[in-house]
Amino acid sequence: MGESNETPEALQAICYQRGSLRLLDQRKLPLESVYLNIQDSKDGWNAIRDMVVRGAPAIAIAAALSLAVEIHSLEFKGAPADAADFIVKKLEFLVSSRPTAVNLSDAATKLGDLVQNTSETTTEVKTVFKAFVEAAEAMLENDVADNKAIGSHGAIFLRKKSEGLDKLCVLTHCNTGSLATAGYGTALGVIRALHAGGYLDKAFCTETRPFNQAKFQAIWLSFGSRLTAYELVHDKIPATLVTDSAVAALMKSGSVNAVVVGADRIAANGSDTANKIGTYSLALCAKHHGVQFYVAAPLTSIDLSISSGQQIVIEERSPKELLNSEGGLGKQVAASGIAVWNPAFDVTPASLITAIITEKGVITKSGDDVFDIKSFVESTSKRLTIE
Ligand SMILES: CSC[C@H]1O[C@H](OP(=O)(O)O)[C@H](O)[C@@H]1O
Repeated sequence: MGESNETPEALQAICYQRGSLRLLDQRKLPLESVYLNIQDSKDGWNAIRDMVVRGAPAIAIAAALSLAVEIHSLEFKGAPADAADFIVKKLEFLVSSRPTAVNLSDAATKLGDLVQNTSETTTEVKTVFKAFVEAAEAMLENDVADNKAIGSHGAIFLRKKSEGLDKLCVLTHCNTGSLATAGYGTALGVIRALHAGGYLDKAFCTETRPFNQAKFQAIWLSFGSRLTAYELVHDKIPATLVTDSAVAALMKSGSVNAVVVGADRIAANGSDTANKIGTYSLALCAKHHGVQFYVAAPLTSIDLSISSGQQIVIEERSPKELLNSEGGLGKQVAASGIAVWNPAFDVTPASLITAIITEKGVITKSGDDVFDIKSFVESTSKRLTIE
């Protein structure tokens, strides 16, 4: 995948038109805005694994579109059923790029079912391929609308829960904005919606160590400081960057009214949510200081196939991300021989979560300390909007 010299609208992680996909290389932000040309699913796999593109929704969309580009001009020899099998195998390959976020495997399952069903109703391979490409494109188109709905539901709910406060100070972790989705963002979408309504005093964003995807400069940067700060400055949203280890002191000072984070996988029991490493400690701090703690995520982040967080595979990334500078690409900065434990995610129980904000409304807890996720998901098809 080569570099592309065109630079479209900033904050656009995914640039797609039928037959062409370019991904913003987020490892080089904020100092450089470079797009990589993605020719096929192998390029897509590499871009996800190397975190050129990251963020649960963006990963799923980028993977699907990388395969859409691959089959756009493919001369496929075989029957429709062979074409469907070809696509399913490519989707399985793409799912292997990163294990924790469920959005990619959820999309792969739905797209695989679609092409297999289509193959049973046509004699034309191109019909199977067309169905896949259109479904992949719909993922890109629908994501922004879903995120704006998350933002709106979240802003309304946080205001209701914060009566007496004209404006809120909201802390977020990692990057859940336009750079983690097709646009606008999930948790950062809630912050955008509060700001747009005049209800945000300021946002706090954590550095979100240790993954420092710096661009070959000596400064140590990470998702929060590099991506979320970049988005907040770009949107002129009042914001303050803090180290992950400053959060407890910040909450103790009374400066934080609420925390809103994203999710990579929400277990069906509604009590376990996987998100970027450090989320669990944020939730513990929030509980101790009586700060509201929200998870904002689309329904595609909910995994009804697992009953608890123990079944969530937590990605462990290279020790070099801690041992070396510049996201592991630079020189050694830690003592040789030291062991490293570098999980990219952790799991937060429902007992520490105030509510889960989705595009279909806000999931609140019943009497006990879990969310009735299954009933909410089953009922959302009937409900237009709730909060
Ligand atoms: C809307 S992004 C959700 C989620 O994905 C991020 O992980 P990564 O940047 O490693 O892909 C982070 O956990 C966000 O909260």
